[in-house]
Amino acid sequence: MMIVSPGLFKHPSRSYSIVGVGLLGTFTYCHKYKINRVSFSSSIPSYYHCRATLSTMMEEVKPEFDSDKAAVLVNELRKTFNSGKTKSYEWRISQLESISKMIDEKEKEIVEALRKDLSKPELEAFLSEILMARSSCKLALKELKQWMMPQKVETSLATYPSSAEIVAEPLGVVLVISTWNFPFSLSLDPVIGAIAAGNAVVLKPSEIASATSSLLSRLVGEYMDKSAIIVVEGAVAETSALLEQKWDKIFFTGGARVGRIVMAAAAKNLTPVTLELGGKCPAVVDSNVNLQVTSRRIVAGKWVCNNGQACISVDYIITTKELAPKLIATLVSVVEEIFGKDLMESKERSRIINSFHFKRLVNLLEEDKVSNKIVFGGQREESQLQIAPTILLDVPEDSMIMQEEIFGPLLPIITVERLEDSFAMINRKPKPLAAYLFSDDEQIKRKFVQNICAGGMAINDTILQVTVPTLPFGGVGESGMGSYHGKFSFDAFSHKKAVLYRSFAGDSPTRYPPYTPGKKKQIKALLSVCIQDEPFWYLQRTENGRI
Ligand SMILES: NC(=O)C1=CN([C@@H]2O[C@H](COP(=O)(O)OP(=O)(O)OC[C@H]3O[C@@H](n4cnc5c(N)ncnc54)[C@H](O)[C@@H]3O)[C@@H](O)[C@H]2O)C=CC1
Ligand SMILES: CCCCCC(=O)O
Repeated sequence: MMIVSPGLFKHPSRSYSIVGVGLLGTFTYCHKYKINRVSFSSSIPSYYHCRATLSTMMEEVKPEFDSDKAAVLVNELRKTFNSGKTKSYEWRISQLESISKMIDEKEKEIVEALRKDLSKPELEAFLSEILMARSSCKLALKELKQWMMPQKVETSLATYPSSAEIVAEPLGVVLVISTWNFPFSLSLDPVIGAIAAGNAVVLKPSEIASATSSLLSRLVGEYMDKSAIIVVEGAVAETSALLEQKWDKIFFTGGARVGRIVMAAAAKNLTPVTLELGGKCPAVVDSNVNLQVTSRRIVAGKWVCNNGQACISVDYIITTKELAPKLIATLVSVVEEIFGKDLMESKERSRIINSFHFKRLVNLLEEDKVSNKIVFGGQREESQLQIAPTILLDVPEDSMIMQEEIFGPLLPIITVERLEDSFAMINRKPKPLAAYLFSDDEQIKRKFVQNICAGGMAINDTILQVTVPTLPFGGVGESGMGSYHGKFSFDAFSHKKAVLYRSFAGDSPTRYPPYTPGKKKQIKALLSVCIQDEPFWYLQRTENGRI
C-alpha cells in the first residue's frame, strides 16, 4: 500500500513546487511506503535475507523522491547553512527550545504513534523515548554555551610566544538515518546533537515505524525551522536517493548490512560517518551474585525493554553449569511476577514490529538443533505479533540463534565449566555493542573490563549505561563506529579546528635558513632544552587553568 504523505516540502518562504521544464517538475510531496504486514515464506531464515527481499519489493515502485529531488533539497539546505544562520548560539537554542516544546506539547501523540507502531506500553514509551529525547534536549540547552566555547590548550617552546585553542565548528549539512525500534528517541537524539553543533539536518526515519515517521515529519514541519531541518519519509529508494548526495556527515542507526551501504556511499564524498549498529550483547552471570536482583535486571534489559528489540538488549547469557538451573528458575519467577502467568495476555511488552521480524524469530526457534532446547516460553501468536518470553538452554554455538543478532524475546543460556571460559566465547564473536557481567568478584570484574572488547558495558546491571550522558554510546568493529549522547553528540557533528595565535614579537632569525653551523648548534641547544624540561612543550597555563 503506498501512501502519499503531505508536508515534506511545505515551505512558506520558498516553494519547492518547481513547475515546468526539465526533470524536476512540481514536487510538494514525498512518497511514504507503509510496511506493517509484509509476510514472507517461512523458509527464509535470516533477517537480512528478509530485509533484502523487502528492498527488492520496494524497487518495483519508483519513488517520487528521487536523486534529483534529493539534490534540490541538499542544495537548499546548503544555502541555509552557508548563510551562517545555523551557526549562531541563538538559532541553536531556539531550535532546541522548539524540540523541547514539541515533546512537551505532543507527548500524547508520541505515545499513541509508538502504540500504533509497536504496541509500546505507555510508561515504556515515556521512559525510553520521550524522557530520553527530552533529557538530551534539556542537557544541550543547559551546556551549549560551554560546549561552544573554544578550548584553550598548551603550546610548545617551539612556538614561543604563542597561545592555542580548539574551536568546534559545525560540519555543515548532515543526514540522520534512523531505525524502527525506538523510532522517536533514536531519530531525535542525533538531530539534537546536529542542531546543537550548528548544522542543517535531514532526518530519514524508518519506514517500518510508519506512525512515528509520519508524526515526526508533521511535528518537525510544525515546530522547527524548515529552511534548515527537514524530515524525508520513505524506504530504501528514498534513503538511496539521499545517500547519492554529498553530505558533511552521515549518522546512521540500523543493521550492519545497511551500515556498509551507508559507508560505501559516504566514501564517494569522503563524508565522515557515525554508525550505530547492533550485534549480540552477552551477559555473563557468576555464581556469587544476588540471583533475584540479577534476574530482575536481566528481565528489565531483555523483555521489559521493547520486548528484546533493542540493540543493547541481553542477546544471550553465559553462566556455569552449576548455576544455570537456579538462574533459569529465578528468571522464570521474575518474568511471571512482572508479566503474569499468562505471558501472552500481558500488555506490558511491546509487540514484534511486523510479520517478517515475527517469522524471522520463529525461524530461529524452529531450527532443528534448537527447537528441543526451549526450557521456558515458546508460545507465539502471529495475529498478535507476539512471542512469549522464551528461554533456551545450551543451544549449539553454530545454531542460527547463536550466530545472528536475536533482536527479540528469545534468550539462549549457554553453560561453561569455568566462568572465565565465557571470555573466549565472547571474544570469538564480533565485538558487541554492549557486554554485561554480574559478579561480586572484583578480580573477575577487572578481568572482564580489561579483556572483553565492546561498545559499552554495565557491571551488575543491563542497558542503563546508555542513560548516562557523560558516557559515549556507540559500537566497535561490527557493532559500529563513533558515538553520541551528551556532549559526544555535539562532538559527533562538529569539526575540532586547531588555532595557534602568535605575535610579531620575538621572531628569531635562528628559525630561517641558511642553517649555518652556529645556527644548527643554537637550534639543537633549544630543542634539547625543550625535550629535557618538557616533551617539546611548555605549560602556558591559561586564565581558566585548563591545560
Ligand atoms: N546502535 C544503536 O543505537 C542501535 C542499533 N540498532 C540496530 O539496528 C538493526 C535493526 O535495524 P534495521 O532493521 O536494520 O533497521 P531498518 O530496517 O529500519 O533500517 C534502518 C534504516 O536504513 C534504511 N535502509 C534499510 N535498507 C536500506 C538499503 N538497502 N539502502 C539504504 N537504506 C536502507 C531504512 O529505511 C531505515 O531508515 C539491529 O541490528 C539493531 O541492533 C537498532 C537500534 C539502535
Ligand atoms: C532506551 C535507549 C535505547 C538504545 C537503543 C537500543 O537499544 O536499540
